[in-house]
Amino acid sequence: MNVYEEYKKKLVSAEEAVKIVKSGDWVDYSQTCSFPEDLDAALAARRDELEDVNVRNAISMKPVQVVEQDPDQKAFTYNLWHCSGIDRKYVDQGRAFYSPMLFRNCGSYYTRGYAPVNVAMITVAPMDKNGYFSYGLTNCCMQEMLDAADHIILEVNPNMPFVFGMECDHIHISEVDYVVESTKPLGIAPGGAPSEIDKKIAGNIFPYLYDGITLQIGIGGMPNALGGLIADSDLKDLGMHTELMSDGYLKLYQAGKITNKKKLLNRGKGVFSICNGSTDLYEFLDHNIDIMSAPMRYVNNPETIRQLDHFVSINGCVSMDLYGQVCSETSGTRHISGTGGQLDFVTGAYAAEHGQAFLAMSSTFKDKQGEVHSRILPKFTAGDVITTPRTQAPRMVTEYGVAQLSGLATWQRAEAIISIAHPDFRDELIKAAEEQKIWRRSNKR
Ligand SMILES: CC(=O)SCCNC(=O)CCNC(=O)[C@H](O)C(C)(C)COP(=O)(O)OP(=O)(O)OC[C@H]1O[C@@H](n2cnc3c(N)ncnc32)[C@H](O)[C@@H]1OP(=O)(O)O
Ligand SMILES: CCCC(=O)O
Repeated sequence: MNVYEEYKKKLVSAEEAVKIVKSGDWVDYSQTCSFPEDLDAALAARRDELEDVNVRNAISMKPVQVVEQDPDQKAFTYNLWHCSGIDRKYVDQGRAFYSPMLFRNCGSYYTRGYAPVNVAMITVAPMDKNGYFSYGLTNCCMQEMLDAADHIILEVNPNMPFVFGMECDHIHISEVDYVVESTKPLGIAPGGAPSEIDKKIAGNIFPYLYDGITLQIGIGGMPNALGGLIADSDLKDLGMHTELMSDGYLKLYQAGKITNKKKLLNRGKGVFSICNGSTDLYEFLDHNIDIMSAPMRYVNNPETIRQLDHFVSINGCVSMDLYGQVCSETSGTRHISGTGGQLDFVTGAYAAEHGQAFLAMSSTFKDKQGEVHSRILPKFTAGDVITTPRTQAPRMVTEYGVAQLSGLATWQRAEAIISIAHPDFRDELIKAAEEQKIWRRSNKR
């Protein structure tokens, strides 16, 4: 049987394919913008016949039907490695649950049997003449998840770009149980327009950048602002090595800033593990030989990052305390996102010879009642989860400046951290620091 005959034989409707799921099964979806939308809808339609089915995913970019169609969770429990804005709402409502993880270790949870998979449902690009399907936007922990799965269903989508990979970037028709076809648009996350504060934060980081560095930047307004600043600057010969490829990088490629020529590892290739952005970004990636996807266990491994020498990592956080502990995933016990790759990149950037890691946030946060709070807190007491411990705290950034914390004693840290707090909160932070015995009377601010 040739590959086209095999494809035809395995091609079924989504409704037919999901009949393979049994009560009690664990079902994994391909993560983020590779969401298998038609299979999810077909599985949700079986809510009255199934019970105790666990679905696992990360960073949902569209409403998830196994959650929407089963509000009382009679059939489905939705579990997440990392939360998007949509997921955050589900978690707020008690309809989804976060699984703590480090992205560099995520694949090992599958290979070590901690995360069982009965049925994997993944979105892929159309089959090539040799019978292979590219994983496209999501390399992540795909291979480990598929290796662990008893059954595999492909949702083939012509909108999914073909992406060249380092390894573990495709699957063959002979390895799958069923194929379904979908033409739904992929999820998009073009990233917000930068605010004035985002621009100031980006401006504070910019002097630390120089020709030839390799950059890891995340998603959102601040990375977009930084992308814009670099695109308009004289910087040149930058490299890309990032967990997440977002539109910030598209700007840099279009401005000719990224050549990957100075990278000591994967020279000449921009490396990413998941992509989350606009359709322009997805088109840019399609058959782009300059760019390569790689598994999270490689991209996020501090041992890999260490070899990149002039490596600069820039990520966001929610709040920090005067000891230099950083919370990036909760507000009190309210779950916001996840550890994701933050600690991986902070650790790896420190290990790189001239590496630098930045964690950025605005100095204040306005709650839904309009009240302004300092994101710099005297101490964490409300259940906030520590994403980056004080022993690893890197350069902290707000619109008021940059605080380098490595090697500083508690009083020096308190001084450095208060110097980047909003001026309206500095006096009360100093008072708290005094009470906590981490303030020297002679200190300046
Ligand atoms: C994406 C990458 O960078 S890849 C590798 C690194 N990974 C990480 O760093 C993971 C951890 N970091 C993150 O997830 C993000 O950087 C974040 C969540 C810290 C910031 O991302 P942003 O998109 O700028 O967050 P945003 O400002 O939209 O806030 C997200 C939510 O947190 C809430 N929030 C933010 N700060 C606070 C705060 N201090 N107190 C209470 N709630 C807060 C917001 O209200 C929002 O909730 P809502 O959706 O109900 O309105
Ligand atoms: C999409 C971002 C995942 C992470 O924070 O690591």
